[in-house]
Amino acid sequence: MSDTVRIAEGIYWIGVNDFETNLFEALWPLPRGVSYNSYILIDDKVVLIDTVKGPFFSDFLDKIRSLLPEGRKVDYLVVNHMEPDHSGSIKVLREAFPEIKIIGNEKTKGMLDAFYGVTDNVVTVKDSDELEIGSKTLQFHMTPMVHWPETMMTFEKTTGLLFSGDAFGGFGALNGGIFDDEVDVDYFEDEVLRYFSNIVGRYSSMVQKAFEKLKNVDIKVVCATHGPVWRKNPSRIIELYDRWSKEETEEGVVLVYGSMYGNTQKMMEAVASGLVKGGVDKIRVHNISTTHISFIIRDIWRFRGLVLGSCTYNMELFPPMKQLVSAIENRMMKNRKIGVFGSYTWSGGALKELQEFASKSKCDQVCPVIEAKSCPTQEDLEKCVELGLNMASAIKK
Ligand SMILES: Cc1cc2nc3c(=O)[nH]c(=O)nc-3n(C[C@H](O)[C@H](O)[C@H](O)COP(=O)(O)O)c2cc1C
Repeated sequence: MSDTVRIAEGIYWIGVNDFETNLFEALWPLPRGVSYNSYILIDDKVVLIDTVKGPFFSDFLDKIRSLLPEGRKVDYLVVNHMEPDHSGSIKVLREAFPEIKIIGNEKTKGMLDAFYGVTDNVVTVKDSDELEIGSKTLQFHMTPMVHWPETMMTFEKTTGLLFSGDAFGGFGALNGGIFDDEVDVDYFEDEVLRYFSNIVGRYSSMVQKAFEKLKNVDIKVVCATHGPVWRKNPSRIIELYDRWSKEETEEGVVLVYGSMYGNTQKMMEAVASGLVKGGVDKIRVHNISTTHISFIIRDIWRFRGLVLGSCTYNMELFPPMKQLVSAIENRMMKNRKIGVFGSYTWSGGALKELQEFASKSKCDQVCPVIEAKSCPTQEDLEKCVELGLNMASAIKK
């Protein structure tokens, strides 16, 4: 979107859409693109909230200039988050507005120096500090590790706008509209969960601490650095974030399998039929070789049941399954029901690793554990159905 969008009197969205980057953080696919949201407040002082990724600076600067009368400068830049998709324009922004003061916290200050060699005109703020900019007042809330150590949020008191940084944000470029009442929120919600589960989820306890801190803040609009601006129903995204960060899961099962020649796949299909017999209709099946793990992690975060099945590869777990297991461990997921099965032809290895993972995890294991030698026998498949049935009753509350 090339336009600026008015959010409230004197407050505008001046973000940009990125349809060019294939992998966010060089890891996460962006089939629907992504937006980098920045905001400008024009009052007695002119304040920017976060910037955009470096390559989009020219468009960003045009937007700022289109809103400011000739000769009017930008007084402040508030840096809620230093990740370069938001801070990448700081150096060039200072060239365009040499007197600009940068507002951040002590940790931001260190990162401004480390990333960009910026040490002058930096103003540090602490929890609950306020800055009057005319008719409006900004209040700063430190929310460390949501999702970096320096992350903070900025609240504008007269309008109730919360500039929340990456929190409540998600993948997906903004296609024509920026507000939750203008876009299909279901379309964006999936991508907010994919963003949350892969990028922020590991820091769920810090998200909960941030909620505790913000509990008396009267949030009327949520303005995140990615995805829609939630003005009609901010509580929808706030409640989802609250649930996700408490790891409250829905009734459903994710089945992930790694199979080179179809034998392990047959076992997965038998587990799925057991689930259906047990009354589960929310089943998400993923072939680990063809689905990017970010989509799998998203579904695992959402649903209560997880079944992993893998063939053995060079004495070990099938390599992409190893990657998934390590990603789950890294996110310290808990409160789920886990089932495992595996296959091998001579030494075995895959199932052993899956069992180790399941017993180390803070999740309840569902039986039976099944290991097939090459092609699963009828007995193996019956046990797989049994696993599906047991999982179906385990996930019911
Ligand atoms: C490249 C390759 C490496 C394998 N390495 C092992 C191994 O180290 N130990 C073992 O018991 N089976 C090994 N297998 C056999 C498979 O794990 C076994 O046949 C399994 O049932 C295949 O399941 P799938 O049909 O789902 O791919 C290997 C198979 C292949 C193709």
